[in-house]
This record gives sequence, C-alpha cells and structure tokens, in this order.
Amino acid sequence: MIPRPKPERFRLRRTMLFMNAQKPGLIKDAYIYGVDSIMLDLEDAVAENQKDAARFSLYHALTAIDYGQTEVIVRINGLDTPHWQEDIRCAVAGGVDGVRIPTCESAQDVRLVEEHVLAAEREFGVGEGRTLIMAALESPKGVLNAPEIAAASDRLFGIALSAGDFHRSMHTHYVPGGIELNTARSLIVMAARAAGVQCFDTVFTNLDDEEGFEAEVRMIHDMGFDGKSLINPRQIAYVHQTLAPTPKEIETAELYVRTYREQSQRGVGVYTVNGKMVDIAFIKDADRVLALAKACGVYHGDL
Ligand SMILES: CC(=O)SCCNC(=O)CCNC(=O)[C@H](O)C(C)(C)COP(=O)(O)OP(=O)(O)OC[C@H]1O[C@@H](n2cnc3c(N)ncnc32)[C@H](O)[C@@H]1OP(=O)(O)O
Ligand SMILES: O=C([O-])CC(=O)C(=O)O
Ligand SMILES: [Mg+2]
Repeated sequence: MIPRPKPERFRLRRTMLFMNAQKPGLIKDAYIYGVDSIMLDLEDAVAENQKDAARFSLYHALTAIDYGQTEVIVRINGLDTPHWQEDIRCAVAGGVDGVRIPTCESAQDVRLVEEHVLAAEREFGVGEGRTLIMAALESPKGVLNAPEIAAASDRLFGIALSAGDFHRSMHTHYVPGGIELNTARSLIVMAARAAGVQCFDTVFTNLDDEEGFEAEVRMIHDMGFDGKSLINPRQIAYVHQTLAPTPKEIETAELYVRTYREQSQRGVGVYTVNGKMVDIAFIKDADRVLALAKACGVYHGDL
C-alpha cells in the first residue's frame, strides 16, 4: 500500500478533476496534469451494473498508485442508493483523502456519512479522523440548507454547487452567463464563508465552448469561489491562471503590509497609500492574498 500524507483540511483546491473510477486509462497517471485534487467517481460516471467493478478498480488505484501531493477524493453514490455504504468502506480501506457526498441535503446527511467513515476507519485500521468530507449541493433543499451543511462537521472542508442536477430539480435552463444559478452560487459562497470552509463551483460540460468556460471561471473567481469542479484536463490551466493573484494584486498587498508595519510602529492605525485609505481590515485581506499567491507559486517574497 502506498503511504499517503495526512490529508490537510484546508489546502489549495483550485481545481478538482472528475474521472470515472472504473477507467484505468484515466486514473493511472492523473497526477501528471498538476491538478490540485482528483475526484474518482463512483456515482454518475459509472453505469448502475458496473458499481462493483468500479469499486474494485478504485481500491487498486488507491493502494497501488502514488498520487504524490495531488489530493484524492472519491465521489460516493447518493444516500438514497444501495451503494454508498460499500463505497465508503472501499474508499476508506484504500486510504483515500476524502469523500464527496452527492446531493447532500442536510447536516444530518453529513453526520450519517461521518458515522460510516469513522466505522470504516476503525474497521480497516486507518487513523481515526483522517478522512475528510465535502458536500455537493444539487437540489433546492441542499442549497437552502447550505449554512447548516457547511457547519456540520470538523471533517468537512467545503461545499460545492452541482448544477446539472440542480437544474433538473429546479426546472431551470442553462443561460450563458448563468443568471439562473446566481442565487445558488451566492448562497453557497456566503454559507461557506460564514462556516469558515471552502466553496467550489460546478463543472462546465461543453468542452467545445472555450469562451463560455473562461467567462464562467472569471465570474466565479469574482464571486469568491475557492475552486471549480472540472471534467477534462484541458480545463485546468485556465483556472490555475485565473484564480492566482495577479502581479498588481501582489504588489499592492506587499505595499499595504509593509507600510502598515511601519505605521503601526508609530502608533498610526489608519493612513493613505496612493490616495487610498488603509487600516487593519485591508491588511487581513493583503495577508490572505500573499498566502494564496505563495500557495499558487506566484509569490516568493518574505512576507
Ligand atoms: C455532471 C457530472 O456528474 S460530472 C462528473 C462525472 N463525469 C466524469 O467523470 C467525466 C469526466 N470526463 C471524461 O470522462 C472525459 O473528459 C470526456 C468523456 C468528457 C471527454 O473525453 P475525451 O473526448 O476523450 O476527451 P479528450 O479528447 O479531451 O481527452 C484528452 C486526454 O485527456 C484524458 N482525459 C480526458 N478526461 C479526463 C479526465 N476527466 N481525467 C483524466 N484524464 C482525462 C483522455 O484520456 C485523453 O488522454 P490520451 O490523450 O492519453 O488519450
Ligand atoms: O458536481 C458537479 O458539478 C457535477 C454534478 O454532479 C452535477 O452537475 O450534477
Ligand atoms: Mg450531480
């Protein structure tokens, strides 16, 4: 069994790439793409009569492939199916970093998964508390319960919008620009921030519409999402580029932190830089920008 580092609840997750757990050709060298997290899917990408075969393939991938620093998440089947409990046993036995709950609708759903994850950790001698959880919100009930879901467990690192199923349950239609998803996206970002967890946008399935994909990535970046679920390796680079702080943002953050240190030594709490007011609130954000820039590998300074 390949030893994996202890999963970190909060780490860089700009890109989370789905792949069918049953396809060795996809999963055997997935780490070469430089994606932050891979999501081995046991749910919708796997045909109903192939669930056992997919679990078999998944277990062997988890125990035989060295994914290095790439996080490995397994999307289990829905809690309304006969599959999810065995999915959890298989993923935990293989030493997975985390499980993704599809169509999560309540804090109770998260706690139920948590109970089964803990039981599997005990059964297979995997460190108790090791396995992380994330929740995908795919129904109006799930989105409206986002605040309680986001705060439901110390294992939960984030919540994600899953728009395909959300569209179906809402009877909405895809519109370029995503106006029909505005409320769901805003609620998810707000609930995640209130609970101190991460938030992820949904997949973009039209691989031929590069312009539409890029516009959506810029929009979800502006809305405050930490990352996005992806379906294809060719979507990774643009997300990494767009979600990293720009040189201008880094320069401003550095300037704010340095000047704040000088000013606060002199007992000054609020002052101006290039005509703009700066106080402690700006410094907290500047610190966040510099930490993100460091994690993205675009800042190597000493702050
Ligand atoms: C709504 C939902 O539930 S989404 C989640 C469930 N869906 C999935 O998991 C689907 C994930 N994506 C895929 O399976 C594929 O990208 C498809 C079927 C959509 C398109 O497949 P292709 O037409 O083969 O894509 P493409 O030609 O761009 O593939 C280029 C290379 O990337 C590989 N690749 C494509 N998608 C993935 C992926 N998700 N993960 C890893 N590798 C991939 C292909 O194997 C191919 O490799 P090769 O050049 O060595 O042969
Ligand atoms: O999580 C996602 O974005 C994919 C998905 O299940 C959906 O769109 O229903
Ligand atoms: Mg779905």
